[in-house]
Amino acid sequence: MTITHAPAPAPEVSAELPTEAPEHERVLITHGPRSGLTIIVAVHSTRLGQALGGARLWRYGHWTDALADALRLSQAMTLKNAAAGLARGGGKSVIAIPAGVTLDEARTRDAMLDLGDAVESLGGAYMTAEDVGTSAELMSVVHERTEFVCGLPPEEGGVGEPADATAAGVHASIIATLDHVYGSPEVAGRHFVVAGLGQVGGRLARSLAAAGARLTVTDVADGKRALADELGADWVEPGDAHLVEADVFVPCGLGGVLTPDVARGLRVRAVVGAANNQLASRDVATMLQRRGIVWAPDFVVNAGGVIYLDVAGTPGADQASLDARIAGIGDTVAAVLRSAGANGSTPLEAAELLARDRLDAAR
Ligand SMILES: NC(=O)c1ccc[n+]([C@@H]2O[C@H](COP(=O)([O-])OP(=O)(O)OC[C@H]3O[C@@H](n4cnc5c(N)ncnc54)[C@H](O)[C@@H]3O)[C@@H](O)[C@H]2O)c1
Repeated sequence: MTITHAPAPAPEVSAELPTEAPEHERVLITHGPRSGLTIIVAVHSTRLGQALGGARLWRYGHWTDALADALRLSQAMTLKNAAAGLARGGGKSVIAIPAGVTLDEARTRDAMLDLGDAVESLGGAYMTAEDVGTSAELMSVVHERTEFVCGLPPEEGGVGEPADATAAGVHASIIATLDHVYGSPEVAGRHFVVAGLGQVGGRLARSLAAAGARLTVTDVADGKRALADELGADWVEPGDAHLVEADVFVPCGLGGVLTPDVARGLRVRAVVGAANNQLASRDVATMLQRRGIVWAPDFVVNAGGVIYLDVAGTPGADQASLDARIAGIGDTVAAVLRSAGANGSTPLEAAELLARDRLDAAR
């Protein structure tokens, strides 16, 4: 499809938008009638099945930043769902909170109703769920307007939030990466820098600490120092986290964290984290490889959440098969790193190849 957007004076547009999005099947940009907020639903691919991806409620300088985010994130969901072996396509929705606006409860609810209408208008091409800025409770508001939503609260018959599964998948990926790098999967005694102690990062910091890891942690929210104290972890300021000498850097905040500067400054053997779209640009994957730093591709590592939403929502699903699927993320990471090593490619290229093979097989 082609996105047509009028040229605007440069200072007003801060995101680099493609003039065409030929790979996206559908992109809906709408002005929520109740909330007055810009809502974008990007369906990248339904080749493997209904597109599945969360709804992000986030602050953007300009609505085109939100559009660029939705285009990138939905594309990554296609790769993530394919690499995870799900019969799901890739999509994402983004609700843009303009600079200087704070949403109260009523307007947040309106935004979710608007999102529900937008999702419903796509007739089932896309299923939404919680993501950064949204929650199981907010998904139950979306559910007032559409059936195409998952991750509803358990008391409403839903499967709840997927952060436990995501954190478990990242933990499995860390073990696989340690084995690849050091020839031993042992977490105990290894030093991890966890950047971002939210839903996933907080759980992961706990599971790593329980496994005997040494932790240095950070968050832009100072209140997270309490968790650092509880776990006996060292605290570092967010801007210095990548400079800590350690075994593994674990980005669990927002995307774009691996800039060329960060890649040059890292003093670890591996990067394995939950954050989506960690690479600020593709060439960072090559920079990391040249520095001998193993990057486990984010869209493989953090697939626990979608696997959970897909598998737990299927009638008859049991915990054992779900656990096996989550643990399988570690096997996929190991296979991707092996294949990258054997072919001299970056782990990014190896993971994309795995996903593309599955997409091609579905043609
Ligand atoms: N929740 C899931 O199941 C899930 C699934 C797949 C991917 N992810 C991705 O993992 C990341 C974390 O998700 P979450 O659900 O834990 O989100 P969250 O909002 O609960 O937590 C993010 C945390 O990171 C902190 N943070 C933001 N920028 C930071 C920075 N520059 N340095 C340090 N800390 C920073 C925030 O203050 C917050 O505490 C996101 O990129 C998300 O898209 C989450």
